[in-house]
Amino acid sequence: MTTTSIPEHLQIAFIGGGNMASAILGGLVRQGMAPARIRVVEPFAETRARLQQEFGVQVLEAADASLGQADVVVWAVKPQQFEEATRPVAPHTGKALHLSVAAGIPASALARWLGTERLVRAMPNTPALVGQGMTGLFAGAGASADDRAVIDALLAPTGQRMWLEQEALIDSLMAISGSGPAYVFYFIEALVRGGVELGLTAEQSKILAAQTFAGAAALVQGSSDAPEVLRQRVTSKGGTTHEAIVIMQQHGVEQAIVAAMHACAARGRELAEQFGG
Ligand SMILES: NC(=O)C1=CN([C@@H]2O[C@H](COP(=O)(O)OP(=O)(O)OC[C@H]3O[C@@H](n4cnc5c(N)ncnc54)[C@H](O)[C@@H]3O)[C@@H](O)[C@H]2O)C=CC1
Ligand SMILES: O=C(O)[C@@H]1CCC=N1
Repeated sequence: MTTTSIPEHLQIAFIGGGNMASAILGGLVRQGMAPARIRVVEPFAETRARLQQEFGVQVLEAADASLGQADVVVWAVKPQQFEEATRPVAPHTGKALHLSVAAGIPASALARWLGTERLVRAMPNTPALVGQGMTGLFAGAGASADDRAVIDALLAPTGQRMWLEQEALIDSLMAISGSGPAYVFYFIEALVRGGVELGLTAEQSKILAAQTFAGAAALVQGSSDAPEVLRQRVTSKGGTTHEAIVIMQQHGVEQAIVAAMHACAARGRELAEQFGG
């Protein structure tokens, strides 16, 4: 889908002002959206003060009738807080388009709590904080093509988007890109530990590891060759990389990653069942 611009007078309300909300609204403000068009409901005074200071958005301690002015409501609370958070908000936002970033809350539960099917489920990731995010999206039955275009435009400053036509695939996507940054950080932590054991400083190791991830990812994105081919190109016959890969294979690293992804997606399905999906 092509990215259209955000309608000029669009008003947005965020429910929850934590990491994900900051990533999305920070991108919008940096892109030039007037902060006065953004309201954030956030119960923690410290977080409200930070949002106001950093982005100049309007902050509310609790939902009130002013939320009725919002064309789009972005739900960025924890899954366990979600249903309770909808109670004071839903009476004001019947006409709005809703965007939920909560993991494991199915569209059916959102529709039940919000009283509308005009909604989109998103699965973002934390690199959205630096405009390098990857967000999966699934549109509810009441969301129009225009609604999808608005959501696409709102999320464009956070990075790339991928629309899925089957809701179940949101859990599969989460197992790669939603939770994936944690796998990458885990890998980097291990590289830093190994670097220190080999005599580098932790700082040197971190720089080397992060740039290696960024460079290798850029090669995958910029090349028509499969990752396997790119790997073979690094792995000289009788050379050093071969020794490293053999140890990873002996330790079942690939199997462990795939098993971890299955556990991640299964937890998403478990949460969905808990919320009546
Ligand atoms: N952190 C991540 O990597 C990802 C998170 N998500 C989803 O994003 C959602 C938010 O996650 P984070 O931003 O990381 O959490 P967070 O804890 O940073 O932010 C949640 C915010 O909601 C506020 N809050 C709590 N109860 C509220 C209520 N009744 N009304 C309004 N605000 C309320 C909290 O004070 C907090 O500031 C979660 O549902 C999570 O599943 C999705 C993809 C990736
Ligand atoms: O761990 C979680 O539940 C959330 C969803 C994807 C990333 N973080």
